[in-house]
Amino acid sequence: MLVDPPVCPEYCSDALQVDMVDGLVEHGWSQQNIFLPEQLRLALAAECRLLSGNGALKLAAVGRGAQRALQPDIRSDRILWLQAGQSAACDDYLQLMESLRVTLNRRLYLGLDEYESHFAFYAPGASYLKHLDRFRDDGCRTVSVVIYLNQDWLPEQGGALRLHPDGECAQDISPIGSRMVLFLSAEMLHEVLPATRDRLSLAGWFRRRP
Ligand SMILES: O=C(O)CCC(=O)C(=O)O
Ligand SMILES: [Fe+2]
Repeated sequence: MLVDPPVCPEYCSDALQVDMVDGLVEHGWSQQNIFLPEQLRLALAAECRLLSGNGALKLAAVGRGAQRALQPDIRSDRILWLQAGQSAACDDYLQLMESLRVTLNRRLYLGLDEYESHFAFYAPGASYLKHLDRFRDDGCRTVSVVIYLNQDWLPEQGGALRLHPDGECAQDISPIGSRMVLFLSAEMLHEVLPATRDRLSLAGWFRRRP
């Protein structure tokens, strides 16, 4: 028996889906401002803060394999990888991402097989210098997703995600709560600028199997 995809959330309206995939195809990125339901944003933000307070978030490393290292001058966020079943909120979020995976495959034939994601907490002043998300020795990461959990973010508080689309002007995207940004992991150079307050998010990657 075929299992139905999870209940379609608001973003699944046809017009929004077309907008999302058009942006990804034409510019290598797209954003949706009201992606997470507010209740879910609040629950995930509370969980991220609790994990941060408990010391469960760890300084993120850069690179892979033998090159993997802590380099806070390059990247200074603290993260925790999500596990299915860790909380009801995380499971709801993972279900939402599963329906997004199905949508992207249906519309773009991307062959995305799986999703990995972590909470990220950038303390004031923390940043992540310009990088690509796809590792040189691992072509599996295909579409990057960032969802912001912040309450009442103001542009003057900094913390923008700065995208560098090839041949186009850089784009600064404020980490406003509920906003989702998608971009192509292998192509889109991007960076996280420092903020004057805590910056909470969920970062994730749709992957193809090797
Ligand atoms: O938080 C963001 O806006 C982007 C994070 C990022 O680039 C990453 O975790 O690889
Ligand atoms: Fe990144």
